[in-house]
Amino acid sequence: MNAIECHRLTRQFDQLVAVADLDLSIPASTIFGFLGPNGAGKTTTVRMLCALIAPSRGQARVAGFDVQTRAAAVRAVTGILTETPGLYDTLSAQENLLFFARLYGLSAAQAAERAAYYLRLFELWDRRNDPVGSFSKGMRQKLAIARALLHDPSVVFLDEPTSGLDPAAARSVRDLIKTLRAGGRTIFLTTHNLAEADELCDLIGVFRTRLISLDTPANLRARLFGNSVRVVLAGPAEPFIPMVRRLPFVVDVTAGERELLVRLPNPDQHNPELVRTLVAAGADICYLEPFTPSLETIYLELMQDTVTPAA
Ligand SMILES: Nc1ncnc2c1ncn2[C@@H]1O[C@H](COP(=O)(O)OP(=O)(O)OP(=O)(O)O)[C@@H](O)[C@H]1O
Repeated sequence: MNAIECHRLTRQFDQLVAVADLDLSIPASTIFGFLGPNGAGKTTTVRMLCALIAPSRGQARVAGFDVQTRAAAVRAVTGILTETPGLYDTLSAQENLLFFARLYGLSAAQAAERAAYYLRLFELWDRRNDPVGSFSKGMRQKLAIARALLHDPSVVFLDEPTSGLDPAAARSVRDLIKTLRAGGRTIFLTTHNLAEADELCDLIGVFRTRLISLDTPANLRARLFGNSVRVVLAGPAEPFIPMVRRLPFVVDVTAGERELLVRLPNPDQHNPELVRTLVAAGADICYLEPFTPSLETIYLELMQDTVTPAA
């Protein structure tokens, strides 16, 4: 069973279509990265999947439960970290967790046990009696994630979980996300941090009102860039474009100031001739390397051809 399954999921706010015909299948124990520009409809999607707002059309099932007909069950199996987690500043860390655990319907004993478990896991145990108002941003974020996990949800929605955290705190949150997956949970990660998505995600959805692409990071790279090599030259690269383009095996070539990015089907077979051709034409080659585009490069490439949908 897929942890998340959507079919033509759509949400409209008056005339504005925020999410259009979203089809999505996310297996359990997956970290899914949901990428898209501001206003793309990511939060609206998450709110529908957590049964917080109703779809205008289409269906979605989370952990097997329909978000419209089984909204209470969906809320019981989902945990959500929003951009503005409402923690109570005047309550201590432990009091906050105990309060929310009781809201989730846990018994007093269960609440105490879970709160203690997460306070220890997030290294907040020593500060458990301090008011949350005195916490740093990283400590608050960890507490907010703990709050989202108290009722042991199988699907966890995290909106920008490491935003504003220092590198060490961000690392511990990323490690925690991997631990959650190892424990069989499905993580739906909304982020603008593409390096983070690249590191964590098994599956990436690029979204702007509609789903533009859904694939593993490796497949996205291969699909958009295939086998590419980067040739770094001592001087300007532009003059060499025409002759490289004429080589029969070259699929595509682009130039930076001092580098050529050449897409070809088989680098092992074709690189020697590429190098011979460039040297014969007078190019001073500093080095040549396989080109592995960053997720940021891929994302920008995918976004390039999409236009902002009309309101
Ligand atoms: N309750 C609402 N009423 C009217 N319009 C809304 C409502 N919620 C969201 N929208 C609109 O829907 C569109 C998508 O918003 P949404 O918050 O889902 O985007 P997002 O991808 O989460 O953006 P960001 O990355 O900036 O958080 C926006 O144009 C927004 O103004």
